[in-house]
Amino acid sequence: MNNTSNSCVIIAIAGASASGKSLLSSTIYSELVAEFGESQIAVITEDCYYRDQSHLEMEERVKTNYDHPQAMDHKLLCSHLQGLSDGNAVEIPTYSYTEHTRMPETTKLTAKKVIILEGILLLTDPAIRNIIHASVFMDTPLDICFVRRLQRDVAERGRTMESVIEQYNDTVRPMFLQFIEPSKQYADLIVPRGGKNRFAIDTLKAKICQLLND
Ligand SMILES: Nc1ncnc2c1ncn2[C@@H]1O[C@H](COP(=O)(O)OP(=O)(O)O)[C@@H](O)[C@H]1O
Ligand SMILES: Nc1ccn([C@@H]2O[C@H](COP(=O)(O)O)[C@@H](O)[C@H]2O)c(=O)n1
Repeated sequence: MNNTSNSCVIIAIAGASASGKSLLSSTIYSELVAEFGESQIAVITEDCYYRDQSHLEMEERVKTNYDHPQAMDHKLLCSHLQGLSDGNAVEIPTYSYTEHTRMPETTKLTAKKVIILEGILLLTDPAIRNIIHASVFMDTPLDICFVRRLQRDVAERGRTMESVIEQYNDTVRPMFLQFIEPSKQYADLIVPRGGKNRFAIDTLKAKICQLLND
């Protein structure tokens, strides 16, 4: 973990799909934004860094294993994190879960004091582990994650119940066991009971403030 410069503090929140990463990230963001101001804190989602597949037919895109580390463009993510740490603005890609690829538009993000990074595969990558200042693993039971994912993907990501179950059995669960769960060993904090865990929220807020003052 990087302990040399804390002009920009990066916290990574990893864990299974639908384990509560987004909820924890947005809660910390909304509770700290009053203190730091909107210009100094942001959430970055690893999902924005799924590889561009616009050159592939839809038939091919749906076959991609989206839970394997190779599905992610971590090289671009690391270069953006480095750019932000150096005080530069970056263009965050826009990802579509229905098109299974990047969209043409990007979102400009200026340098921040605090970046909350959230995503399933963050802690599997030594390059990311080297850039971040603290890491969290959401230790939510897989059956709870599955039920939440099923509800969310049907309601928000344009999926059928059958497709969610098939993808879960084919790739989501096996890749969790092969890559994501083993990356828990790299977490500084393991969070039970999901994104509403008040002790974890308060601990992370305090840690962010401490790292900024180091
Ligand atoms: N503690 C919780 N209680 C009830 N629902 C939750 C809880 N945490 C998350 N959810 C719901 O579960 C779904 C997945 O949560 P989310 O934070 O988006 O997970 P992730 O970012 O890890 O994929 C969302 O619809 C969210 O509202
Ligand atoms: N085209 C895609 C891209 C990703 N996924 C799934 O998203 C999950 C990660 O996002 P969370 O918000 O749930 O952490 C991951 O498990 C992929 O399977 C997808 O279904 N389609």
